Amino acid sequence: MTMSKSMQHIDHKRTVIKLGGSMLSGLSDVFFSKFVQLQKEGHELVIVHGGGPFINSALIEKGIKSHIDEGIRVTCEKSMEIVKSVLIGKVNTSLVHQLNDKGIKAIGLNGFDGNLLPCTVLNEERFGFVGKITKVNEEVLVSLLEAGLVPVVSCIGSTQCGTALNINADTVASEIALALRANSLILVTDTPGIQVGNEMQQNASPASIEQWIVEGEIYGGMIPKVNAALACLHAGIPQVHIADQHLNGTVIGFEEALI
Ligand SMILES: Nc1ncnc2c1ncn2[C@@H]1O[C@H](COP(=O)(O)OP(=O)(O)O)[C@@H](O)[C@H]1O
Ligand SMILES: CC(=O)N[C@@H](CCC(=O)OP(=O)(O)O)C(=O)O
Repeated sequence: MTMSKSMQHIDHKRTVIKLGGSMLSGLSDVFFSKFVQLQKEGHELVIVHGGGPFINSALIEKGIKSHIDEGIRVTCEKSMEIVKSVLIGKVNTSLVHQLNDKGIKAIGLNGFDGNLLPCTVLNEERFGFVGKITKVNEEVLVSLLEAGLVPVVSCIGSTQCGTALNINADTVASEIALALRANSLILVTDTPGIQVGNEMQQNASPASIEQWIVEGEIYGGMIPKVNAALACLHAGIPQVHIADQHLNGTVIGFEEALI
């Protein structure tokens, strides 16, 4: 991964990897070996995970209806309990186990741990129990990285009085990448990047992404990803990758960072 001139003063190689629920049930050895390769190249890695499809199944099983509004799940109080137990109790523990099993020293966290993700309510009327991150308290992640551990973060935030809130995992990943001044963000999903017409795109600029959204080429779950990517790029992270678990995909950046 190349580093843009504006980031060359940063003396660490930090990468945030977001694993989407769409690919989590099929994590393969290829992913773990790519992960270890990045560690050997000196990258400090933080994982953020989603779990949308697992939440969908658990809600259906309990007979609770839910819907997604512009990539954000409208989350009632009952759904929030399920989101919390699925993400923290099932997806996070399973992922941490799989990483540890491959010899990668992983530790599970959510937004309550070390007050990592303090939140306010995004828009109660429209989205219910959905959080807007007020600040990432990244010191807890830095301490774990310095101890040689891989933090694995569930996308659950906490209000000041301790109410759990649901947050889109792409948003959490971009906020953490920004707080850690990461060199790159990799959003791993079930498709090798952004497809436009019949073609997968190797590179994309912010302007082309905005155009593809308007044209309807980018829709649904890809919207929070490209929004997360644009927020990172505009705040100085040189490149964001949207990739499959082989880490093949689209590199999004301003043109000078892609050269
Ligand atoms: N232009 C696009 N290129 C590729 N995938 C797209 C595009 N627009 C929308 N998508 C959809 O976005 C999905 C990935 O988002 P999502 O299912 O939310 O994944 P995750 O659970 O990994 O966050 C793809 O499987 C695809 O259906
Ligand atoms: C508020 C909100 O939308 N939260 C998401 C959190 C999980 C997630 O983002 O999972 P993926 O990465 O698999 O999409 C949800 O409830 O589905």
